[in-house]
Amino acid sequence: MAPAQHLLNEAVGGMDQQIVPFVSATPNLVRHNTKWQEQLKSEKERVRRSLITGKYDKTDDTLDYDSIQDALVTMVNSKNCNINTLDNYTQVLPVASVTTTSHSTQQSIIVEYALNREQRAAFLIITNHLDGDKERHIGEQRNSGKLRTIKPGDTKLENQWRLVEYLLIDEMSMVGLTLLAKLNRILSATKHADPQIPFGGINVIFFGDYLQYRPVYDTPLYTDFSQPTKNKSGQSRSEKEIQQRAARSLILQINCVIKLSQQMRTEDERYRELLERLRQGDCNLQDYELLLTRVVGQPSVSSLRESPWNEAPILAYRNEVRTQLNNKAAVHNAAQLGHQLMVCVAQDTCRGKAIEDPILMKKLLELSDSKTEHLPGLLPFVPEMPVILTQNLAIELGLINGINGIFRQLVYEADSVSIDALSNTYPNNTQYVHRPLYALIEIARSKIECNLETLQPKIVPVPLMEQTFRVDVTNILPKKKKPESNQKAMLSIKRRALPVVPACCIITHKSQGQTLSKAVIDLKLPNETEDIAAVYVLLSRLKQLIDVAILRPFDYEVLRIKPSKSQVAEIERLDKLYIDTQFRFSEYFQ
Ligand SMILES: Nc1ncnc2c1ncn2[C@@H]1O[C@H](COP(=O)(O)OP(=O)(O)OP(=O)(O)O)[C@@H](O)[C@H]1O
Repeated sequence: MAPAQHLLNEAVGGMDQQIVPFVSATPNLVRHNTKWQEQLKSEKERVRRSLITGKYDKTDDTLDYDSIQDALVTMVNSKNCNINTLDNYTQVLPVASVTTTSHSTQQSIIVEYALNREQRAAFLIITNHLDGDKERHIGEQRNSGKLRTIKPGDTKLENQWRLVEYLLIDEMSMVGLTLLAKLNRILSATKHADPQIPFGGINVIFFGDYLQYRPVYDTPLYTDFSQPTKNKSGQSRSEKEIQQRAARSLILQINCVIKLSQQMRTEDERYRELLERLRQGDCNLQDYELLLTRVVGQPSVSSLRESPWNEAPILAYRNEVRTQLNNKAAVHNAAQLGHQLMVCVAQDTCRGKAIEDPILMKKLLELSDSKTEHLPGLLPFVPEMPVILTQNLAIELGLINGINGIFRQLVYEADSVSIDALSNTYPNNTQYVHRPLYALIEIARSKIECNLETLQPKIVPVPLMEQTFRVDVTNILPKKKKPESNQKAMLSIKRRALPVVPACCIITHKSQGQTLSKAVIDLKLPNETEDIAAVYVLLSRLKQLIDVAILRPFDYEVLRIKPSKSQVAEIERLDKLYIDTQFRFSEYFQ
């Protein structure tokens, strides 16, 4: 056996054995890479086929797989998506098209997932709509119309949406009106629909909680334009506001609402009551005292150095803090294990040329990954480090942006390592890997069923990815090259890097939607934070009080932050629609 091959086998041979953390690339490994890609491709096909054939049970009208494999749903997940990235469509699951869901299938799903009364009603409304019970959904305000048939030779985008009839949008609190308006315009155009038909005729199902995080750089869907604005009268509306109002009018057309009022995550009753009061900004002093028992240093959470807290993620409000804490954890853990720290360096180019200017190179590498389309400039690796994927690799296989994993190995070109310090953050003996090839990450929730060649189950090779971002370089230009007045000098940078970031510490926004088994949180809010989400999202990620450690003492006032007037007004409006919905679909609520 070739030495490097031997090393690989030994390294990934058993998770309990001591893992050799880093392997250099050899022709053998490159060959595996090609093999892995083929295997991953066939796994994707397997999942796609199972989605289609497994659910479509109308024998007389069976869909031809090949004719629909081009059909793709574009998921709008507010966490992955900002206004710019909506342009980069992420192709995901093929649409299984409308299936005939028999009564017994519905019932077995209800039982299997132990759906509560409201979940059950929502499930029945949606699945019966899939089966053709559409009349009750078409309210008076809703336009219905026949869509124009899409002819062969249509653009790629039109093909992608051709068979899409339903679009699920999760975390709607983070979706903004500008984004929704843009989505509406795109769907309307790709479906060649009458512009009056919302979303080009696609049925859109929103999920979310308006008391959770609001959109970043956009306006929440609950914004009420009927209130007088601060704009001076007579001032014409901006194009942006016109678009936002149009999107708001789409939201006002929603006429089927289910309120999932039962807290299913929290198992601890006392804690659940606390969270319910927190939603109103109405926690009492007993709630405050209860939470203070979870502050680090109290008998119940004596130290973060000890288990389980030394493995629990820390939730930070700011990206800079998150990155610093992750770097500190990597340096500390490498020292504990007696390893030299390894740091992957992103490959940045500008107009096809590598960046040679050392000042610019340093600036780019130090940019927060929140500004570089989530590809980190410097990525420290320590064996067994928790990580998060920051791009969608293969949605079918569950290899999606935000999924957690454990770093197992780095495969890189042996001659690409230097010890020239690129950052003061890391120790002097740090090895910088300039040409990583892929990281082997263990992803427990991956849907890959086969073992990839030579790899243990659930080990996924994560390759480099490419993204382009813009950066303001005004303040590093020599004086005579600086633009005049307030102009900015922007550069467009293409980056190739591993789409992975350490997850010892994650940003609070990233925790929305997750259930965490343990977490360390900070309730000392950044200045001027008056958003109830900053407290509610964090505390509601855990199943019980004893799963949370609070970094330091905090003010009682943070538990008294009230929902904003517009949040309350929208929730009340939805409550009324929920009453109508219960009336209209009364049989599903029994
Ligand atoms: N009917 C149910 N029976 C048992 N557990 C459930 C049920 N419904 C949800 N759960 C559990 O509750 C937790 C939260 O579920 P889920 O993530 O779907 O909620 P969510 O409404 O999206 O929450 P959030 O918006 O706060 O993130 C999960 O651990 C899930 O398994």
